[in-house]
Amino acid sequence: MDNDNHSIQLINQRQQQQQLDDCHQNFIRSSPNSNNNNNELLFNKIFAIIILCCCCLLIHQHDGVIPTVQCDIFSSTATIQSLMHLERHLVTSLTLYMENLEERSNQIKMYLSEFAYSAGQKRFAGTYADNLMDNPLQAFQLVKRLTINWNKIVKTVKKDDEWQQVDQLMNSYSMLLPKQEDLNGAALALIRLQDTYNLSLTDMADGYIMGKDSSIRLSARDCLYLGKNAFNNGYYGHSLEWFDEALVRAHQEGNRTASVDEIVPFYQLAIEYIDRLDNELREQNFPRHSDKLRVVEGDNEDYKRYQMLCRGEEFPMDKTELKRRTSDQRCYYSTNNGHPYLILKPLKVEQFNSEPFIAMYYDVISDKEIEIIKELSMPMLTRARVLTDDKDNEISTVRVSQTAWFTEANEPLIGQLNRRIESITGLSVNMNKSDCELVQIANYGIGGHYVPHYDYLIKDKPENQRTNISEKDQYAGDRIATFMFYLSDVEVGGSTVFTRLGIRVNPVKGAAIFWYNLLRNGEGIIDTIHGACPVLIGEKWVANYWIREHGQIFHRPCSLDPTK
Ligand SMILES: O=C(O)CCC(=O)C(=O)O
Ligand SMILES: [Fe+2]
Repeated sequence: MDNDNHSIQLINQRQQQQQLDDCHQNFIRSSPNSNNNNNELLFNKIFAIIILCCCCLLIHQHDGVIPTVQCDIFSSTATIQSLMHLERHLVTSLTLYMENLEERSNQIKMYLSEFAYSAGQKRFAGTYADNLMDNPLQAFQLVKRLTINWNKIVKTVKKDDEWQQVDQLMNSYSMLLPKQEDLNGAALALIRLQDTYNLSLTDMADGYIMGKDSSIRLSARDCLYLGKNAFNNGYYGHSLEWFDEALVRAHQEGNRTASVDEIVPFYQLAIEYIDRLDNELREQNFPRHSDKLRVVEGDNEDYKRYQMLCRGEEFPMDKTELKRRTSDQRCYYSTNNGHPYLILKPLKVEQFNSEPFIAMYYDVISDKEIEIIKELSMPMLTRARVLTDDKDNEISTVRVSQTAWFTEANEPLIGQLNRRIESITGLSVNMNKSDCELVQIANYGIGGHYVPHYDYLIKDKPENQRTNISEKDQYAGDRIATFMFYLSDVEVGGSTVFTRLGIRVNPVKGAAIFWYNLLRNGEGIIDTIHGACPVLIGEKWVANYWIREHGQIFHRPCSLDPTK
């Protein structure tokens, strides 16, 4: 069942990703009067489903995450920051270029007006002008225009240093420049945030996020774009809301950024499309036809609980479960049975759950160490991908963040952290012996998130598919435990949530969360299903250690007891 759930989540993500790739071209580029628009959308959907079916075969197998070389923008606050700096430079360069353009046009204007003042006058036109050829004043003016004035024009028009500067600047940042899919991703992130945190669209467009005024306002044209984008991604309900907001703003702005006339046809088209879809679904007796008007990121129980927990809502739990959970929660100091590293500075532990053991350790990485790690990672961040069975890796909306990978060979600090983790967990994180994967540094950007998933890889597969395991995984074993440093606080959002256990952990800079993914008999613990809530305000940095099974044989001995 959990494997099924997991696949459904991934299938939904792929469906959305595919629609994103196929559909977003249509609505944004085409005019609302285009006859082919609806046909194209339907065609794209059918195409998306075919591709989706192929993807599903691959996805079912494996959900590890591996590093890549492709980069996109909206998934990392670090890149957004660089782009902000770039734009400042661009504005300065463009201002200089514009001044230069003005100078050019002034020189040309001067030439034309001097000509108009003297030789260009009506009364000098035609044969009469020929009679003036021997006029010394006329000759002087003519020669002056074609020497001084013309030379000035040549000098200013040829002098194009300012444009070269703009060109050079943009070329040097070409790797970082956002693409259409980045814009699409950033727009989808707004929808994700709106949905997960129940945000009012008008508040959001006015720059109010969870009651905080960010003093950023969306224009009518921004809202129009968001409406089109929502429509193309199957968020039909959202598209209507955005068009509505665009209309209100167009009125308020006096049609400055987008006119009412421009917006209305899109609005009408969306209403017609939704009505038709609604009727079709009603005829086919879909019990909850209105739900089908929208593509949701995952419509299973875990995703619903994930959203509730992200919003800070409690979900119903039976009394015994609630009692067990409450008695499990405690805070204490630990030296981990007198470990020499911890005797002088015992660990501050907040336990959330005893079985499976899930706990937070406070003050386990310093601000200085965090800065070093961030600085190292910044140039290496690339968009996180999901690994499929044929080792093909894909970008997916399941996981929106950017990652970089390190070993202690890259940086001595990683070695120090490894020793620290060993003293805290009692497990080996020797990367040379594959007791642990490389450290993964992750930076979540606008709406960055990770939907509910298990960290274990092999035990996620049905029994009959567990024979098809890579040599590396056979040697190292599955991910027995996860140790994750929080390298930042997050202003709003970004919690780590355990959807079956009802646990929400807010990131605390300098702390780390630890849990076991496997029982001592080696089976995966389904209660460890967890996700990262979308970042609403601020940024989120984490460092993930996925500790492998086989190297722990003497540190966490096996047991046949199925409850341990
Ligand atoms: O960032 C988080 O809170 C969780 C990340 C996570 O679960 C993962 O990377 O596997
Ligand atoms: Fe995880």
